[in-house]
Amino acid sequence: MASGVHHPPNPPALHSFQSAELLVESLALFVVKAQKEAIDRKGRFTIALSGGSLPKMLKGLIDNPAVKWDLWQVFYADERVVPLDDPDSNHLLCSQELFSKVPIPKENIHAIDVSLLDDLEELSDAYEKELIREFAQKDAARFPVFDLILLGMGPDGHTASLFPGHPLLTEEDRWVAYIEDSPKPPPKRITFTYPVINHAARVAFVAAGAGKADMLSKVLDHPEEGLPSSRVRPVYPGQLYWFVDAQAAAKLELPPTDFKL
Ligand SMILES: O=C(O)[C@H](O)[C@@H](O)[C@H](O)[C@H](O)COP(=O)(O)O
Repeated sequence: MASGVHHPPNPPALHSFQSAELLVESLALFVVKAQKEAIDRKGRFTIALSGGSLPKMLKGLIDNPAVKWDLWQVFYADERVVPLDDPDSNHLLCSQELFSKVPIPKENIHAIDVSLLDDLEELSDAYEKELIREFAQKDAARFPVFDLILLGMGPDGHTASLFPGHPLLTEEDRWVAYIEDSPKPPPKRITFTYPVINHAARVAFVAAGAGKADMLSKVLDHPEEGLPSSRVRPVYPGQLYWFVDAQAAAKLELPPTDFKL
């Protein structure tokens, strides 16, 4: 992939839908298109997921014959440091909402190593090594280039486990970092850093509901405030997308762009 050093980032593509149902349908088409492009090019699809409402929003992928589950390699953009059967686990949530309902091979889903739950540093290093195994040599880059990273936005503008004012916002080297003091429980988490998120080929936020309207307007209309979600700006030629419903978009100044595949 070409270096983005001399090229400004692409402007975000904002796709707003009249209903959450239309958003779900369009998101599935979008993911399938990203999958097809990746598989046509290199025979596999690397994707990272988040928790919150996102896994449910991916239900358009269930019973979808266009999805080549055996060619997916799934990572978590952030994960709570809890056992995989704990109700706080993003892996559990994604399994309940999606993976238990589709024919994806278990070994294609990269969960945290639960033998390391007591040592955050070791745990995040191990997850970073898991990424290196998947990406090193193959994409031959200083940072992994995910085909797609899917994110949510919290009420304080956080994304993944990158929270406002946290020192992790300026991490430049690590691929995976840990935090012990998340303002939102549970306190212990690991998270992709910005260099990983911002080297992806595509990053898509998914945000629905009136509760997102004020924060969405801050994040998109006032990026200069530097909220964690505003700092997601994939380097060229990476592309940032926002998939939102009309309620979430209600207070935006930025006009939406047409959703065309
Ligand atoms: O870190 C967490 O504790 C949450 O998982 C959080 O990051 C969530 O993804 C966002 O708050 C968006 O949540 P919704 O998608 O549910 O609005």
